[in-house]
Amino acid sequence: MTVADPGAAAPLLDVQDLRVTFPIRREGDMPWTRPRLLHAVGGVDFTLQPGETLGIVGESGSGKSTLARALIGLAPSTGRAIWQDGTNLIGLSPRKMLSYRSDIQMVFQDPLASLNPRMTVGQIIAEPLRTHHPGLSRDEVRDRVKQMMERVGLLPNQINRYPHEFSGGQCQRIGIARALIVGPKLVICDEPVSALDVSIQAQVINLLADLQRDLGLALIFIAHDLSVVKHISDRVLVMYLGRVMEIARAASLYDAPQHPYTQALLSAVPVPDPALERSKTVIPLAGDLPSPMNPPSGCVFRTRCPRAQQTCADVVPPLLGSPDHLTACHFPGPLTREEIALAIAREAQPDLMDAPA
Ligand SMILES: Nc1ncnc2c1ncn2[C@@H]1O[C@H](COP(=O)(O)OP(=O)(O)OP(=O)(O)O)[C@@H](O)[C@H]1O
Repeated sequence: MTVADPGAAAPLLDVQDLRVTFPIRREGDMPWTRPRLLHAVGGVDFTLQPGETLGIVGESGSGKSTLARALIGLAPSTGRAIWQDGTNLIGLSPRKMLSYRSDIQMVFQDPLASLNPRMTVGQIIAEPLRTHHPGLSRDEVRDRVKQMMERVGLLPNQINRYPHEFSGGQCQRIGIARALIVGPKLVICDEPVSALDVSIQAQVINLLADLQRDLGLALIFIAHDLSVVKHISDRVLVMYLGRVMEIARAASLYDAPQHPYTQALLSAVPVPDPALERSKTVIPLAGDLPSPMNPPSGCVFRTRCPRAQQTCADVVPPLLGSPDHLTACHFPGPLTREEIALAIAREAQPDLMDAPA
């Protein structure tokens, strides 16, 4: 099912049943041994409107980065990711994909590692411009690079410096300038602030929010934790083991999370008021993330869910609800006190975790 934004015009991107499976070979496997399959993304659906910000959150290993990489042709995927012009981006040849790369740009997690240390800041920011607009003169390129440096809060007179001369936050600004210089319609930010000091994170998020508003960009903003995407997102998609657990307007998701997994993630978000922080109950996620090579049957979250029942093992829950708030759970709604107590007890005593097989 397609998760559509209500009342919206044609989407910029319409993702349907996107799957990424990696063949895994073990040491000692014979050439004829069939590889095991790792289901990194197991059938994801969502839409993105022009100018919209979609936050994607989930624990490490839930498939967020792989999903992002699939959208730009860097992961072997199946399904559909229909761009505004009707083209399915999945399965495009690298040459055809290149023509969409000025519309879809990425900002990566580790700012310094994603910048070529042997190139000056000017060369780094200019590189995509030279690829996509080879006809521009040297002076035009230089002018555009300087304007973009200014726009992202860098000093244009630092154009000839090298990445190592900049702080982490400044390097991320360089990465953002490089992504924006070709005038994309969508920027996918893969954990753009998780490698930065907390004090710098808000500055980079605010910069992205300003640019998003001023340039009418759509953003996909990937993060581990719900607090990071709270203020920047119009809607938030919660992923677990390669599947969408819940997707909703940000206010609806934060005020009334329906999926037990989202409730657990939200309960771990620190509250600014120290008294409230001390008195709040964290719903633990007992046990480890199951292997994506052998995901649980039915609902993939059921092995850690305090509400799991036999149906959860038997049937994959579809995304249902109102267009503003969809949840993939057979029994959505706030966890009861007893269920939270069960989650806490299971964390203390993992043998209690005998969820339906
Ligand atoms: N190239 C690859 N080959 C094999 N497995 C991979 C590959 N890339 C990712 N995976 C696996 O796919 C699953 C999803 O990984 P992914 O990095 O997308 O998750 P994530 O939610 O982005 O995690 P993190 O927040 O740690 O980046 C993991 O089990 C990971 O080990």
